[in-house]
Amino acid sequence: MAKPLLTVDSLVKHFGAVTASDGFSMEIAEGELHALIGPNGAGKTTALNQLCGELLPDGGRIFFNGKEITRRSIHRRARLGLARSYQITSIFERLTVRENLSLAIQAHNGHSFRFWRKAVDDPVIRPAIGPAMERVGLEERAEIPASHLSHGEKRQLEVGMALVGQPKLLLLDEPYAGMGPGGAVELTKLIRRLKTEVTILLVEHDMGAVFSLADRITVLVYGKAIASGTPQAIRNDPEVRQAYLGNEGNRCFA
Ligand SMILES: Nc1ncnc2c1ncn2[C@@H]1O[C@H](COP(=O)(O)OP(=O)(O)OP(=O)(O)O)[C@@H](O)[C@H]1O
Repeated sequence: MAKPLLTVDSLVKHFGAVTASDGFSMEIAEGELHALIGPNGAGKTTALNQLCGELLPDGGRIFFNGKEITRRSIHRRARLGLARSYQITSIFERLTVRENLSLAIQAHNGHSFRFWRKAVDDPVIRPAIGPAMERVGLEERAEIPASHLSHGEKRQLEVGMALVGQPKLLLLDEPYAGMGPGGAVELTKLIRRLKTEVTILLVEHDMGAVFSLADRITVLVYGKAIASGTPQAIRNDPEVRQAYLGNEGNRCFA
């Protein structure tokens, strides 16, 4: 395996009597698209929240690009190159695609002190907006308010906003949720293109997307990683089929 960009070592997280992370460990290699899958309630979101710093673990450690980040703030993790695209929308509905991306660039650059100048007109920010729109295929939608975008285009915009800081690792939290077939095809094309540029951790229930995109997959069950490997290895792992989905596994992994 290439050098690990992210190492998760025995994370533990309790919510009262519930143990949502129960010694969860995984490694993400630089350059790969790594999918994290598991049944409802397995602890995927809890794991993701600990990786990006929204939740602090009760035990265990996280290393990113050679540094321990277990207790670092969200902001400091972002500065180190860890970006998350949210399942819950983080965009401003009334602002255009251009304006949303310009604000994301402004926030990333720490230029919020220029509040008297519109971000889109800022000479430092303006040159970065075009490439940011192109990166996620929204250049023809530049002047459209976000509220008029399709569900899929909103996802593209969210990903575009997460990418403005040129992250080393992009965390994608269920990007296919609520997506129609047309949008899903476009999103797959976008993620396939992005995976050549940035390491990605994809948390996703859509097994078609996971198995077509992932270089490696980790399977989480009851807060523990029960398997980690190539899609082929995961598909053929009897423990995964049994523990992850029971009989349903045969259908999902067919
Ligand atoms: N803030 C919280 N307070 C109490 N319990 C929580 C909290 N967050 C998660 N849990 C519990 O922790 C367990 C893991 O939840 P989590 O949302 O991480 O799973 P998940 O794999 O992301 O599920 P899904 O696929 O349904 O989104 C569940 O039993 C859940 O009810």
